[in-house]
Amino acid sequence: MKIAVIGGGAWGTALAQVAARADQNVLLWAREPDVVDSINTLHQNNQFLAGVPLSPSIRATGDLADLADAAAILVVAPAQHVGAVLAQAPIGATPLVLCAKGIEAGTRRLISDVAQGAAPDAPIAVLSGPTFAHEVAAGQPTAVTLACTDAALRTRLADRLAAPAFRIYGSSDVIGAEIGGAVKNVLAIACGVVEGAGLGQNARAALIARGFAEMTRFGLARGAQAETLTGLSGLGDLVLTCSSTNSRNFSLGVGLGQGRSATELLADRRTVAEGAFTAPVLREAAADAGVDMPVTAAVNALLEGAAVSQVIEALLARPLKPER
Ligand SMILES: NC(=O)C1=CN([C@@H]2O[C@H](COP(=O)(O)OP(=O)(O)OC[C@H]3O[C@@H](n4cnc5c(N)ncnc54)[C@H](O)[C@@H]3O)[C@@H](O)[C@H]2O)C=CC1
Ligand SMILES: O=C(CO)COP(=O)(O)O
Repeated sequence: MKIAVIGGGAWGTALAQVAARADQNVLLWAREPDVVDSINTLHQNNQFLAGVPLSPSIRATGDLADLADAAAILVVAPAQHVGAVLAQAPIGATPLVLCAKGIEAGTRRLISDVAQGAAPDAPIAVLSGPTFAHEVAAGQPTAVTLACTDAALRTRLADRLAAPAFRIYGSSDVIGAEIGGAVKNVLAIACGVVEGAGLGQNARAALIARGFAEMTRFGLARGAQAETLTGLSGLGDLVLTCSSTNSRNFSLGVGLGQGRSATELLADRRTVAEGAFTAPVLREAAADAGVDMPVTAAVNALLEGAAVSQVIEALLARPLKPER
C-alpha cells in the first residue's frame, strides 16, 4: 500500500515528507523530469524545496500510470491544473486528498467539484490550514483541517498522515475548508499591498478583520459552516499568510503596493501565487452569490493595473455601516 502525491512543488514535496515520516510508502509524481531525478538521486527537490533533505523512502516518477495501486492520492497540483492532471491519472475509486487552494477559472468550480468531475467514483477529502511548506518539511509543529464527509475514511487518512508535529483536526465541512484556503490567498495579496505601500499595522489588522468578514459572508452563502471558517483552514491560514513575506501571495501584494505591475511581478515566477488566479474568479463567484466582497474587488483592480492610491482611497470612501 502506498500514498501517492500528485505535484512536485513545495507543498507536494513537504506532504510527501509528512507521509514518509508517518512510515508510509510514498510515490510522488512530478511534472518536471529534473524534479523526479533530484528526488530519486539526491533526495532533495532542488527546484521547489531547495535545501531540505528528504526521506530516501520517497520515490518520484514522471509517469502518472505508476500511481495506479495507491491507497490514497494527495492532489497538490496548482488549482488551475488539477482538472487536467486528474484527467490523465488512474484514479478509479482511490480516495483523493485535495491540497490545492483555489477556485477554477472559467467554470467557477471549487476543486472538490473539479476532482469529482474528473474522478466520479473517488471519495474526496480536503487538507488545508496554515502550512508553509518549508516549516512542515522541517518538522516544525503544524496543525491542519482534514475535511471529509465519510468519517471512517477521514479517520483512516488521518491515521496515515498524522504525527506529533503534524496535528490533524477532522471536519465534515469540505466546502468550508476549501473556501477558507481559496479566499485567504486573495486577502493575503491585499495585506501585502498594505505592507508594500507602508500603510501601517493598524491598516493590516483592519484588513485581516474585514477580509475575514468577507470570507465568512461568501463562505456562508456557499454552504460553509461558520466554525470551519474560524478554524485552521480559514482564520488560521488567513493570519499566517497575511503576516509573512514567506507567503508568495503576501509578497506579490508587497510588490503591487510598491507600485510594480502584476504582469512584471508574475512574469519571472516559477512558483505559484494562487490568489492572482483566484481573485478574478472569486469576484465572479461573489457576484453569482450576491455577496459584497470589497477587498477582493480592490485586489482585482490592482491586478488589472489600477493605482494603489486610488484603490485605497475608494476602499476608505465606502459608506460607514454597522460592523455586521
Ligand atoms: N507552498 C506552500 O507552502 C503551500 C502551498 N499550498 C498549495 O499547494 C498548491 C501547489 O503549490 P506549491 O506546491 O507551493 O507549488 P510551487 O509553487 O512550489 O510549484 C509550482 C508547481 O506548479 C506545477 N505546475 C506548473 N505548471 C503546471 C501545469 N501546467 N500542470 C501541472 N502542474 C503545473 C509545477 O510542476 C510545480 O509543482 C497550490 O494550490 C498552493 O496554494 C498549500 C499549502 C501550503
Ligand atoms: O497556503 C499557504 C500557507 O498555508 C502558502 O501560502 P502562499 O501560497 O501565499 O505562499
